[in-house]
Amino acid sequence: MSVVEVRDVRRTYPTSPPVHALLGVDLTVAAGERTAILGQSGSGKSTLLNVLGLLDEPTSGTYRLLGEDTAGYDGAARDRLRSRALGFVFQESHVLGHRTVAENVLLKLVAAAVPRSERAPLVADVLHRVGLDHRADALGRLLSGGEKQRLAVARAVVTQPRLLLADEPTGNLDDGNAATVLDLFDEQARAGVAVVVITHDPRTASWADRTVRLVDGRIEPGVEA
Ligand SMILES: Nc1ncnc2c1ncn2[C@@H]1O[C@H](COP(=O)(O)OP(=O)(O)OP(=O)(O)O)[C@@H](O)[C@H]1O
Repeated sequence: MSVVEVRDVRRTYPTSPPVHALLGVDLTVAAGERTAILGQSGSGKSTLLNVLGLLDEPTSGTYRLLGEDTAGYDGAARDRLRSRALGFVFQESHVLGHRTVAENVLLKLVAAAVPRSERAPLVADVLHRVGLDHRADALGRLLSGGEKQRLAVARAVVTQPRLLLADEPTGNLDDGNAATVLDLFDEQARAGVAVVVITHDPRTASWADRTVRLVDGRIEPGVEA
């Protein structure tokens, strides 16, 4: 079973005039696959990522996540599936500056309704994996840019998602920190997580198993590797 199965997905924003941001996208992503989505500004990348992340609904077409057809899911059902199956990493890490590193991760587990007794070991394990165990008690705002992004990855993966979605996760990072973030994504992919990354960053595009290019709301034929 594929993690992601998108069939003929269209998304029109009902503005005046309407904007046809996605014009019939097909995309399948398997467990453990690393996919980079490329495309010029305005080509529909964020719109597609929002659909994949259950943050937005297609105007038409189908989106199956882990075999579940998400059409007709109400907000609560989408929230549950998102919390159970998805992890997000953005260019801006959205770290809570006034909370400690450990609290930043812990709050994700609380939001995902992970039982209290399981939380501390999960926090310790993920902070170790991203190399932030020694910073567990530091306030988020005191972290460097690279540390913040590693914390963002920790928060995204601590709930053990099946699909990891990232929007320009390495755009602001130097080579060393970009490589560290991509190594963490590799670890996820080896564990069977499907990783989908929007990027303009050649380092990240060449890291992926395949690249998909959006042009004016459509996947450009023939460039999938
Ligand atoms: N909420 C919205 N309402 C109306 N139009 C929107 C909305 N969000 C995006 N659009 C339009 O939809 C099209 C696709 O936008 P989208 O943000 O998906 O592109 P993108 O490839 O992610 O661009 P960028 O690389 O600049 O982030 C653009 O024409 C954009 O202006």
